[in-house]
Amino acid sequence: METVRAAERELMARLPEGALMQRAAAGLAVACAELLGRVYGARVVLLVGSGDNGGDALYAGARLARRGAGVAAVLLSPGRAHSGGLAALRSAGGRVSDDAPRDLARADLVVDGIVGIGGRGGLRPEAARLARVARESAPVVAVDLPSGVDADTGEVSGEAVRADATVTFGAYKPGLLVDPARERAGALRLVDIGLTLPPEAAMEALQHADVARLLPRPSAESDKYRRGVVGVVAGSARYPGAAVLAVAGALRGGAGAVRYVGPAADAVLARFPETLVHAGPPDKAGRVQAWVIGPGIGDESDALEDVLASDVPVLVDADGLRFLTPRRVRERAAQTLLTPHAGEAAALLGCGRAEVEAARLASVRELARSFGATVLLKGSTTLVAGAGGPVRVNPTGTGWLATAGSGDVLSGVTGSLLAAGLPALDAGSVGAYLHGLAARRAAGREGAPILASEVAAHLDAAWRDVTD
Ligand SMILES: NC(=O)C1=CN([C@@H]2O[C@H](COP(=O)(O)OP(=O)(O)OC[C@H]3O[C@@H](n4cnc5c(N)ncnc54)[C@H](O)[C@@H]3O)[C@@H](O)[C@H]2O)[C@@H](O)CC1
Ligand SMILES: Nc1ncnc2c1ncn2[C@@H]1O[C@H](COP(=O)(O)OP(=O)(O)O)[C@@H](O)[C@H]1O
Ligand SMILES: [K+]
Repeated sequence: METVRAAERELMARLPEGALMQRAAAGLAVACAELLGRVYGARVVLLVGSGDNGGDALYAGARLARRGAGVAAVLLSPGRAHSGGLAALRSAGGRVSDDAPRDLARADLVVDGIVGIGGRGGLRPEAARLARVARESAPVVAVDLPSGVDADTGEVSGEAVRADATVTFGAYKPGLLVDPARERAGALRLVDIGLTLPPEAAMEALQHADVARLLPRPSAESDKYRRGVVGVVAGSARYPGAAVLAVAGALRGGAGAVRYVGPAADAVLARFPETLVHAGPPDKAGRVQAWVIGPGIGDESDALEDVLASDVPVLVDADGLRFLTPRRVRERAAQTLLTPHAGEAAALLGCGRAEVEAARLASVRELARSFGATVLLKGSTTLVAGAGGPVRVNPTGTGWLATAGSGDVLSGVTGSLLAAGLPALDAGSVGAYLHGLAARRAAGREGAPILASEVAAHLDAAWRDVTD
């Protein structure tokens, strides 16, 4: 966020006063007009705070009023509203509301200009009350950010606006990408106001073209060993299904072969005869280029030590995470990738699950730092953090993935990418990307419940979507 603020300062210094706000307001007005369908005769209420965020709302309101909308501004701090914006609204035929509940009740659209990147903490009580009334009255468009969310972290302390759409300026802010704040933002729209941001941002999201570049492709000289062999230590007498699902993911992750090690070999082979299986400990299983360990293994901690002692990248998931210590992971020379969900991350950090969910970005960074590893934090917003540099946020997830066993598929596909030679940060973010796309494919356009095995079965379609 400091990057965005600095870029804004730099640009503002070069432009006539107010030029950036005019660009922001113009983009905002266009988005509002699209949401309204018909501007002439529509009733728009602006919730206006005391900063420039309110200024954006007022200037956009003026543009809508000029096109025939009835625009009323509810001023949260009447003496401190943006004076230029207020004058523009008035001269365009807009007015200041003297009865907010009445105007809100009749609104076709509410514009949330209470607070933007200058906000601190959740909404103050009066703003919170108005936001609740607005929510019940009409669709809400947030200016830059849903008011009350933390722009830098995606955290929400106290109340925040729940928007149907957010029009943001210059760059996506972490608060628009990371839950719990993301969930408040609705559909996102980015308005270009001419900012030039430095290449190194605090967060980044891969797109199809990035993933296509990173995906392993067989070359003329490839054979199954050169494409990478991924070893999978998963499943137990109690949870044989976890082995099947992790192998299903691994078979479609781009490695040349999958070697399964564990007590569920019969179940795995019955489903996937392509798998190489081994009944002994991992260190006797033959050469692999990466290990996946953890899904459904129960208390099998000897295998974990075997795998950690290897000199190849290791992905640790689920039960495997229970026996890890930062020190043991730091001792490794090869890369380690941890893939906890919020509950597992909380156990590793020694805090509660709710604390991780409320502060995903801080949690994933802290885990990566303390374990000296790459960490993929699963859940409503999947984040991948390395030792330093930007945190990657996965843009393809879907709530339909919240189904038993889908994490096992993710660890398989991601381990396969590690074996194919991707660095841990890329393997984690590409794995999550394909996994999310596969789930969307499986769920269909309208969305419907999916099975974890169907996510695995759609990985090839996701792969083609990305590379086509
Ligand atoms: N800086 C720039 O270059 C640009 C900024 N723009 C807009 O300006 C915004 C930032 O403006 P400001 O820096 O003036 O700050 P904001 O308008 O985001 O917020 C500051 C004001 O909100 C109040 N406030 C803070 N926390 C609050 C809370 N929890 N509840 C209620 N009120 C609270 C403060 O008292 C302060 O007056 C951006 O989000 C964007 O909308 C755009 O016009 C584009 C250009
Ligand atoms: N609300 C959600 N929105 C998007 N993805 C989710 C959500 N909840 C869970 N997921 C994803 O579903 C998968 C579940 O993995 P995990 O928690 O390990 O479950 P399991 O152990 O049953 O496989 C992860 O990829 C996670 O990111
Ligand atoms: K806002």
